[in-house]
Amino acid sequence: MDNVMTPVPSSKTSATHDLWQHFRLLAMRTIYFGSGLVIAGSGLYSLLASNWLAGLALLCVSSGFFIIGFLYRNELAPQWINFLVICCLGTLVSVSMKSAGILGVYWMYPILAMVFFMFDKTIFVLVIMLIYALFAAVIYQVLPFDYAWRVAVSMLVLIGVGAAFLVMMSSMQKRLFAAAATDSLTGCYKREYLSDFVQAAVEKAMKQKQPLALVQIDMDSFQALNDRYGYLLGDKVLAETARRLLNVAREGDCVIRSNGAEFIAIFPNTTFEEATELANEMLDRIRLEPYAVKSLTVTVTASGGLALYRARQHWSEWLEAADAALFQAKSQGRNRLKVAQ
Ligand SMILES: Nc1nc2c(ncn2[C@@H]2O[C@H](COP(=O)(O)OP(=O)(O)OP(=O)(O)O)[C@@H](O)[C@H]2O)c(=O)[nH]1
Repeated sequence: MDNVMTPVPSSKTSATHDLWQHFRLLAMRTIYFGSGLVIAGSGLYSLLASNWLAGLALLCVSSGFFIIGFLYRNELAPQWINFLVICCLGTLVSVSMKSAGILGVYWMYPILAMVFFMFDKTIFVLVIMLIYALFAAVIYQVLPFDYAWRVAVSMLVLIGVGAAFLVMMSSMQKRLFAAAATDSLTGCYKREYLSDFVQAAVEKAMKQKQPLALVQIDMDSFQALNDRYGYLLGDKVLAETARRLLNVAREGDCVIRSNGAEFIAIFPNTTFEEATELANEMLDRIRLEPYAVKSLTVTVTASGGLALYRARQHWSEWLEAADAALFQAKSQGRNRLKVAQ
């Protein structure tokens, strides 16, 4: 056991695990600069055709796109800015359809595709419906009915394919994160995510004014078990221990393998009494049920350090408090739960 656990504050937040958000940022940069270039090109074309007013207006709009692209090159722009961008693009395409008819229609498809990257799930459906309604209204005005309904249906197909793509991306991202974040032996979260989970739990508890607790559990004399029965048996015991801990953990609790033979369970929205009960239950599951590995049956014990989160405490101090309590449990003879003072 480490005497004092000092987790390195991680610069990673949950958001950076979010591959989709990262992908969106890249896509948005391409959209702002790409649209800016296309609009600038149309502006120059209008100027060459001596259409001064349209040319200057398009050049102004394209500069706006470049400025937004530059300002939000490292973070996602607020939703209202993207709403302005999409309204602007929607208007340009509608005007283009009015003047060029069917030739303007081709621009609708990339604009619809852009909406998938521009908005959060919450308002995405609303925006895509608005843009679809706008385009449908314009195509019914500028195209013969026979063309118009076909274009309207093809837009719906594009929206359906895009929505299926979004759902698949989201489920793939969840699976990838689970595979990358969990330890292959135990199925618990890896230590490198400890600070992320602890910080997220603290932030949530402070925001919702809920009690929060964690227990640090370390197998007793695990070195001796490895020496006596071999590392492979030790592995099986660790895997079975994790299974037992996860069985006690409730929905919303988080179990992390924080070191070789050490686990941390975070209990959100849990009072001191409830956390003590859960921690004791975890230790009981380890000590009371012998481990059957092949033809062997071994009995193991574990020690635990329980700490309730105290208001304004830094998350690393909270972890240190649990570690100090665990150290006390070990010093006092192991196989017991101690509570941080
Ligand atoms: N089988 C197995 N053993 C591991 C693994 N990771 C770490 N260990 C062993 O776990 C043991 C942890 O030992 P410590 O926690 O330092 O000490 P201990 O022997 O458990 O004694 P106390 O913690 O003081 O009760 C070490 O012998 C490590 O080699 C693993 O993945 N598999």
